[in-house]
This record gives sequence, structure tokens and C-alpha cells, in this order.
Amino acid sequence: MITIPRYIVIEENGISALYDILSKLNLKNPLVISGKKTKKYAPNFDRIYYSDVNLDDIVSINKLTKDYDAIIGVGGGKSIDIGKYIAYHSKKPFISIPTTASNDGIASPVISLKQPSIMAESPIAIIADITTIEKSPKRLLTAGLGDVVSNITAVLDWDLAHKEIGEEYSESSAIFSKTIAKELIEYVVNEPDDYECNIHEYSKKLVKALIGSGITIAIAGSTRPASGSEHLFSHALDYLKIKYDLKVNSLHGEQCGVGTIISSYIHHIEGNLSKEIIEHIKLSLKKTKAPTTGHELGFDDDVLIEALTIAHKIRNRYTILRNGISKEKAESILKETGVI
Ligand SMILES: NC(=O)C1=CN([C@@H]2O[C@H](COP(=O)(O)OP(=O)(O)OC[C@H]3O[C@@H](n4cnc5c(N)ncnc54)[C@H](OP(=O)(O)O)[C@@H]3O)[C@@H](O)[C@H]2O)C=CC1
Ligand SMILES: O=C(CO)COP(=O)(O)O
Ligand SMILES: [Zn+2]
Repeated sequence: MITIPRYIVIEENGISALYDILSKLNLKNPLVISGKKTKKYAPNFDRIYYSDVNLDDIVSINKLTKDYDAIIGVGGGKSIDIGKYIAYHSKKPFISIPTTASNDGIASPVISLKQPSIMAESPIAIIADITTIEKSPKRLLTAGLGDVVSNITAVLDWDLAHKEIGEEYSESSAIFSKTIAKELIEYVVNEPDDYECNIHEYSKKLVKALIGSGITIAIAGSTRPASGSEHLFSHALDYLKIKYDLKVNSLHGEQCGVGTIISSYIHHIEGNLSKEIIEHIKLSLKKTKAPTTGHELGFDDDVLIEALTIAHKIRNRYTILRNGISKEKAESILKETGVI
């Protein structure tokens, strides 16, 4: 069954809608999950830090939540994911209150704390307070664009999997997903001013795109419309960060943005994507000052090459990377795209 959020608020001082939504849902006693920096945005209910939750101890999670009738996640992607995880395991409704717009987990049924991600439940309500979000660190707001541009290559990879290995495909979610990305890319590319001059408008459009993206995932019942080879590359980088104990603090959306530059180039070479779109993807990222190279992400060339050669093995998902690419080919693609 498809479940999508029942209430979505995207407005200035949106947080003021919370009490009305709780009352409409007949929820009286929620537990709030936040991070240390985002605690100040938490509404006045019982609250815990996500860093204090042992994700492997489901018995303790159930004990912790037994007296509450809902879970509210307030903060960045981590707060939202851990809130969603707690809500899922304790079978309580989840309310998402993002304080920034860095990835589509703010609206999707997905929990992506490790690979493979978990398909859980969509938030019952999303409250995106633009007053808070537009003031959040610029880096997070540009990472969000990286997670949105990913939809272009994710949908192409999904279509490829449908054609080459007969994977189930939903035309409606695919069109919804890629249109969301194209509109945001065109908005950023065509804005005459620096996006920071119009951060209010940009934040609103970005939040709408990420929420739309989360809904396409709910409709498809899979992350296929929003996660393809560009996400495999990002997940491979996360894996290598742990393997080599790298002190690189690149964000999910930043890595996906660079991944999209790579994947869109490979799709272009195979004739699936126009030169104009691949140029606009890169230009939109550059205009928002999101990283477009591996060095800007903080990785050395050999790590980036390794990530591209192992990306196809991260999970069972057929993409343009097919059965993998050689080290030489990976190096040449990364050079061609200017990533190294
Ligand atoms: N479900 C899904 O589909 C997906 C989920 N994710 C999840 O998202 C995580 C990444 O999310 P991301 O947002 O990039 O990173 P984090 O959630 O780690 O947030 C990065 C930092 O930004 C801070 N922050 C957030 N909002 C504000 C604000 N308004 N003002 C000041 N600081 C702020 C956070 O504070 P604080 O310290 O308070 O948290 C944190 O220190 C992943 O680890 C994964 O768990 C990622 C991709 C997809
Ligand atoms: O990040 C995501 C969608 O943007 C989640 O996708 P994954 O299934 O790759 O974890
Ligand atoms: Zn993502």
C-alpha cells in the first residue's frame, strides 16, 4: 500500500502549524528527536538527542517510546532518519520537521543510515519552516540540490534496468521525479543573480523539490526514481571513508551531485542524455557553489577512482555501470568530467 504524508506545510514560521496538525491527528504526547545544534528548533515536548539512541537495541527503543503517541524528528538528515527509524520500530506515526533541506529523506519512507537503505513508512506530516531552513548553513542547502539533480540519472538508470533486465518501472513516478529535477536545475541556471541573493525563493523551491522527490519514492515503493548510479558512487565513497578511516566530511547530497556529473556523462556517451542537460547539471551545482570535483569533496584521486570501480557492487541495483568498469576507464571518465 502507498502511504504519503497527510499534511505538508511549506511556509514562513511553518512551525506554528504543528499544534493544529497534532490536534487534527489526535496526537497529544510526542517524543522529539533532535541533534545538538538543532535542539533550539525543537518544539516544547519531551526530547532526546539522536546521538543517545542505540540503533541496534530495539528493546530499549520500544521501552523509551512506550508512553508516547508519536515521534517528531527535528533537524538535518540524521535527526530525521533516526526519528523515522525509532517511529518505524515502535510503530508510531512520524512527523518530519527539517531545519534544512539537504536530502529527500525529509519526506520519503526511506531510512538511509547504512546500505542497503530500509523502506519504512512515510512521515504522516512534514512541517518545513522556511524561516528556519533559509537560515541554515549554505552548504546543506547546496547539498540538497545535489540530491535533486540525482533524479535525472536515477530515472535513466531505472529505464535502462527496465529495458535491459526487465525490471518493473513506473512511468508516472519517473516523469514526476525527472520533472522536479529539471525545473529546479533550470531555475538555478536561469537566475540572473547569485542564488544567495534570493535564498528565500531558492529554499522554498528546493524544499518543494525534495518533498516531491520523497513522494515519488513512496509512489514507486522503491528509491529507484531518486537513486541510481550517482548514489552508488556516493555510497561507495561512504564505504571507503570507513575502510580507510578518511577524515572527509563531505555530505550525502554533495557526493550525489558529483556522482550525477559522472553518471550523466556516461549516459550522454551512450546517447541517453543531451549535452545541454549535462552542462546544466554542472552549471546549476557551480552556481550554488556546490562541489563539482573530487578535491572539493575532499578526496584524493585514487579514492575517487576506486569508488567508481566498486560502485556497482554496493547493492543489487542495475545501472549504467552494469557489471562494473575498469580502473583505466574509471580514471578516464573522471578526467573527462573534470572530477579529477
Ligand atoms: N532517508 C533518506 O532517504 C536519506 C537519509 N539520509 C540521512 O541524512 C544524513 C545526512 O544528512 P545531512 O543533513 O546532510 O547531515 P546531518 O544530518 O548530519 O547534518 C549536518 C549538520 O548540520 C546541522 N544542521 C542541520 N540543520 C541546521 C540548522 N538549521 N542550523 C544549523 N545547523 C544545522 C546538523 O546539526 P545537528 O548536529 O543538530 O544534527 C549537523 O551538525 C545521512 O547521515 C543519512 O542518515 C541521507 C540521504 C537519504
Ligand atoms: O538517498 C536516497 C534517495 O535520495 C536514498 O536512496 P538509497 O536507496 O540509495 O539509500
Ligand atoms: Zn539521496
